[in-house]
Amino acid sequence: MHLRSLASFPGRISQTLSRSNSAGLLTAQSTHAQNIQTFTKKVKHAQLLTPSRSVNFRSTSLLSTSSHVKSRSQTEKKTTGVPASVTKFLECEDHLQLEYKGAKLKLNYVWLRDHCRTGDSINHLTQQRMVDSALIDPNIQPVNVAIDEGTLSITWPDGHQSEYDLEWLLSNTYEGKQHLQGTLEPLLWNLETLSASPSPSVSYQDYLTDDGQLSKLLHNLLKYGFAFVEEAPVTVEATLAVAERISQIRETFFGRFWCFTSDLERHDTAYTAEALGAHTDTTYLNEPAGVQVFHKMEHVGEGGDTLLVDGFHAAERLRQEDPEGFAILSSVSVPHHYLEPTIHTTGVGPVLELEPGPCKELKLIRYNMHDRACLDTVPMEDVSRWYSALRNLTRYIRDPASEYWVTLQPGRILLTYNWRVLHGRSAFTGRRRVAGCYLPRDDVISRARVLKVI
Ligand SMILES: C[N+](C)(C)CCCC[C@H](N)C(=O)O
Ligand SMILES: O=C(O)CCC(=O)C(=O)O
Ligand SMILES: [Fe+2]
Repeated sequence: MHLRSLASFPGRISQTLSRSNSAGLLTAQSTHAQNIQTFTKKVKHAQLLTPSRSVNFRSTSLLSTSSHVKSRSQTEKKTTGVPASVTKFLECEDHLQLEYKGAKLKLNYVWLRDHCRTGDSINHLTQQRMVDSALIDPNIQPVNVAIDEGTLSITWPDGHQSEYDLEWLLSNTYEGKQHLQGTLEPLLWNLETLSASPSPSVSYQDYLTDDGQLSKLLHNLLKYGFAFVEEAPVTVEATLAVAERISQIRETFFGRFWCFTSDLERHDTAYTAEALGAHTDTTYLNEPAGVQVFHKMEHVGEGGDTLLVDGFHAAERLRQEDPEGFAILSSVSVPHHYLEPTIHTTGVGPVLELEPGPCKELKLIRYNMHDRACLDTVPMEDVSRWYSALRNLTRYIRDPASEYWVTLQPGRILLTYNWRVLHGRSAFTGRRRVAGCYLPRDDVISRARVLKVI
């Protein structure tokens, strides 16, 4: 597919959606004659078939029209048991519509059977699905639906009873998620917003002994995309202890742990005294490292300060100011590589990777000028548009207002969330050694979840 069409992809999605909405509406109106039987089988009301009803149906939500005899009577029956946050529900041909806390949930029947929460559908010890999703009747419909005390109950044709907590439905469905606020909202920062925030630091001893301080560190790491552990012993062991308090280490071909200097021990600019522009690490791995730990062990000389830039802040500026550029960078995969005589890895992915859900939040930024491989994933006609998008993103990344410079004194350990925050360094003179390691993203997030940080 060419970039021109890729670039307009999000636009096309919404166009297609709105087109198919209106087309869907027209279809609903024009093919009512054929649909009448199946449609009304559940809705049980012929008035819906008039075009004006159909429009009403769509624009004001099915759930509030007086035509829904079944749902209305159900709701009325349950007035005492139904919390105010539930309005009504409606059984449609292939799905159930349900309003809960302002969210309009649309629950496909196969999905509902597949997500039954009772003990014979899900193993409550392993939390693993016992239902064989592929064997559910594709035309399954409930024989009874009821809502009581915040629980949706469904009886299926084979007599199986399913139950779903409405709160659970809210946080586990496509439509429900659009209404949810995460417990931890990342603070997308530039230098100004960051200066107004408290320093995201914990102290080494407390961090190692107190789970509250570990939680605070994870909170900082996910809110700001970086965090500090202060007053640590200037040793490899202490640095490892900080890392392993969170999760196991993500070993790469750099080893499990490293302590590097400007000796070109490895074939990488990091192993020189040169300046490094803001970048993310391990773009040449298909799953880039989640967290990077830095501990400057010593520096006798000038320069070598650390640069941090919030990649998501820069990307959101791009989304606002150059939506087409954002669409290109988030849809076109590009390769990165690491090359040494005995190593040749290639990681491929878009510069801006988005979460797959409805909200299109940023998931990860891959940004490394040095490690990008030959751009062979873009046809010539689209190359200049890709570079233009990269230039615009780079302008925001390199905006001095985005740059947070820190001098890492020995004893001050820095953790960066490498999927979001870019790091760099100024050129330096003299002897300088930095120790550190990577952590896997999934395990860091797991730790944060278990500690209820997110
Ligand atoms: C961190 N450590 C010194 C081991 C390696 C640095 C690797 C640098 C590489 N260009 C990248 O961006 O991933
Ligand atoms: O030398 C530094 O401070 C950082 C170098 C770097 O980018 C890295 O180790 O990933
Ligand atoms: Fe790096």
